[in-house]
Amino acid sequence: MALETSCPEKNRNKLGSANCVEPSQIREFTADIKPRQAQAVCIPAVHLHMTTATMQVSQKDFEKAQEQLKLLKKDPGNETKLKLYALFKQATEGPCNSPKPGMLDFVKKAKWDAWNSLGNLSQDNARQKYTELVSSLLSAESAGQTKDASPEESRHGGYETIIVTTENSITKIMFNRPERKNAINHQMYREIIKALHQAGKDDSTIAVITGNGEYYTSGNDLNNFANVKPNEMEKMAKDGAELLKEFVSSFIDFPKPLIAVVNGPAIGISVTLLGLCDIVYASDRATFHTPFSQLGQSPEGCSSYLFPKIMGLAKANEMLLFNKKLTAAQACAWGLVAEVFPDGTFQKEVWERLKAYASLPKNSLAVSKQLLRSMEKEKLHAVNSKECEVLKERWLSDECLNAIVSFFQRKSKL
Ligand SMILES: CCC/C=C/C(=O)SCCNC(=O)CCNC(=O)[C@H](O)C(C)(C)COP(=O)([O-])OP(=O)([O-])OC[C@H]1O[C@@H](n2cnc3c(N)ncnc32)[C@H](O)[C@@H]1OP(=O)([O-])[O-]
Repeated sequence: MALETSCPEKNRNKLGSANCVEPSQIREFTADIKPRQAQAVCIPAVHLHMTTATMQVSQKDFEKAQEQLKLLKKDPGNETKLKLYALFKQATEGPCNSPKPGMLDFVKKAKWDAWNSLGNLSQDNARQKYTELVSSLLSAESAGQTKDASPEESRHGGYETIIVTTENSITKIMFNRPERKNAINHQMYREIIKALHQAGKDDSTIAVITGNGEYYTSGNDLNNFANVKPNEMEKMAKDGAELLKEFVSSFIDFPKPLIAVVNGPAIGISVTLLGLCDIVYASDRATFHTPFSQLGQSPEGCSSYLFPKIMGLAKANEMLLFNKKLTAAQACAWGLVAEVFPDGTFQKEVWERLKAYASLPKNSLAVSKQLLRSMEKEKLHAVNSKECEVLKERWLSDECLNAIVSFFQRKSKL
C-alpha cells in the first residue's frame, strides 16, 4: 500500500488526520514496501553478481560481528542496543510476527517496537546493517580508546549522543550517532546546548564541532516527528520550536571562537549553523545540502539572514529555496567554508592548525570574537525567533508531514 505524496486528500484518509503521523501508521504503510536496496528493479547483470557476493560476505561478517560485539567495553546505550536487537531478530527470524506485548511491559514492548519497525527489511539487509552497526561501534570505541591514551585529554561525562573532550586548550564536541549518520534527535539537541554552555565557561581557548564517522550530520532526526499522537501535534510543534530556538541561541551567544570541522556530508540544520561558526574547515568529501522546500520546511539557524550576507542573495536562494547541494569546493568558493583539505590528510592538517590557534592568548581571542558578534547579536536573535515561528507552522503542514511519511516509507532519500 503506497502513500502518494502528491495527493494530500488521499493521505488524509489513510492517516485518519492529515495532521498526524503515528509510527504505527507509518509501519502500516511501509509493511509491504521493499527495503531501499531492493527497490531498484533494473540492475545490470554485473551489479547483480556483485550484490550476491556482498551478501555472502555479509553472512560471514554477521557471524563475526556477533563475536566482535562481545568485545565492546562500554555500554552503547539503550537506543543502540534496541537497534542491535531488532536487526539481529530480523536477520535470524525475518519480520516480526509475534503478538504486541501489553502497554505496561515496557521492556518487551520497546523490543517489539524496534523489531516491528523494520517492517519487511530482508534478512540479508538486516545482517548487513547489523554488521555495519557493530563495526561503527567498535571503531568509535577504539577511536575513543586511542584518545583515552593521551594523558592531556579529558573526556567529559554525562553525554550519550555526543562525545565531548578537552585537549590542548580545545574543547571538541563530536556528533556521535554514526549508525544514524549523526542525525540530531531531541536528546542530542539538549546535549549540545549543555556542552556549548560548559565549553563557554571551561579553560579551553577554542571549541570545535565535528562528526564521528562518515557523516558530519544528516541534520534533524526525522524520528523527532514520528512518535507523536494526533492530539499532540501542536504541542510537538511548539516544544520543537522552543528547543530549536534555545539550540540556535546557544550558537549565537557562544563566547569563544567556534570552529566547524566538517568531516563528511552535512545536511539541513548542520549546514545553516555553519553561518554562526567563526571558521569552517571541510574535507573534500563533505557536501552541503539544505533541502528545506523538498521537506516542506523552511530555513533556520539564522541562514535566512546570514546566507545572503555570506554568499549573495542569488546563491543563497539556490541553496535555501531550491535545495542545491554544494560540493566542498563550491561551498568554499561561495564563502561558507574557509578552506578545503584532501580527505586523506584532513584530520592531521586541521588539528595541527587548530592546536596552533588554541595556543594564542585566550582572553584576546574571546573579546575579539564577542566584539565581532556583538554587531549582529540582537539581529540574529530576532531572526532566530522569526525562523522558529515559521517552522512551527510548517511542521503542522501537509507538505511537511507528507515528506516525512515519504522518508519513512523508504520512498524518498536525499
Ligand atoms: C529542526 C529544524 C529543521 C530541520 C532541518 C533539517 O535538518 S532538514 C534535514 C533532515 N535530514 C534529512 O532529511 C536526511 C534524511 N536522510 C537521508 O536522506 C539518508 O538517510 C542519507 C542521504 C542521509 C543517507 O543515506 P544512506 O543510504 O547513506 O544511509 P541510510 O539512509 O541507510 O542511513 C542509515 C540509517 O540512518 C537513518 N537516518 C539517516 N539520517 C536520518 C535522519 N535525518 N533522520 C532519521 N533517520 C536518519 C536512516 O533512516 C537509516 O536508518 P535504518 O534504515 O538503518 O533504520
